[in-house]
Amino acid sequence: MAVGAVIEVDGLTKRYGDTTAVDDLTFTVPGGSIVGLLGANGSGKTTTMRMLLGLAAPTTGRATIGGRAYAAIPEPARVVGAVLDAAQFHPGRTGRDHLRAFATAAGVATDRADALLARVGIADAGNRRVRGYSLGMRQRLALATALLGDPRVLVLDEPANGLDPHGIRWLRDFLHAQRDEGRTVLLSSHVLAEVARVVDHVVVLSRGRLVAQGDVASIIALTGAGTLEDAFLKLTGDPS
Ligand SMILES: Nc1ncnc2c1ncn2[C@@H]1O[C@H](COP(=O)(O)OP(=O)(O)OP(=O)(O)O)[C@@H](O)[C@H]1O
Repeated sequence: MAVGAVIEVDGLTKRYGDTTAVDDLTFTVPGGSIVGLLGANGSGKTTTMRMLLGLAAPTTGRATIGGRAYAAIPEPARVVGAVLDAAQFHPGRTGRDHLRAFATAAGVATDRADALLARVGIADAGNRRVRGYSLGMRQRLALATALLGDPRVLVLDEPANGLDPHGIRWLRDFLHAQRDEGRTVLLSSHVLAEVARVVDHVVVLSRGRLVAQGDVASIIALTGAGTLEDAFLKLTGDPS
């Protein structure tokens, strides 16, 4: 295991028939950092996260958290929390009942539901059914779900999706607080101006392949661009 690395992706490849979704991808996420996984639609971000979380099997290569493949982690909810699809809630359940049900399923304490609802800023909505939640509230509930086992690692696919400007700022402060508490975060996002304010490092994918990695300033310098967005467009071959 690389020194200080909490997440390690090593030669990771995933093929679906003729499609190579992830192509010989190697990167690490240092402990206590926030790393942004960036790429255009279909570049392999979600597939990479799914392999990291044991939801898809690599064709070749390895993805580990704390040196272990997800399936080999004894109590995974206590090690890693994930948000992959914030739309996946039972619509008839209240937010509080959702958290209790997931805590039971994950084998972790159910008594943190109210504290977690407060932590993500939706304490007042705990008794309301999820069908009445906005997309932004669902994102927050998904983040609370990810925190149920008090994990040291968070894997978040598009956590800013559906958040309004207040929500985006809240998410930035939330993520920095998670890092300050020592957690390690891997997130994907298309909101590049926001990514530049949140992350310590970025990993840029194009058609499943790594095209650049490093801190935001070095990625911008590498491309001679003025912003992370310009650098991203250059690196991923935007035709405009
Ligand atoms: N289960 C699957 N079966 C077949 N092809 C798949 C499957 N999952 C992903 N793919 C393909 O793999 C490629 C990468 O998809 P992936 O969802 O990982 O990209 P992404 O970077 O997360 O995209 P987006 O930003 O749109 O969410 C795409 O071409 C996609 O169509």
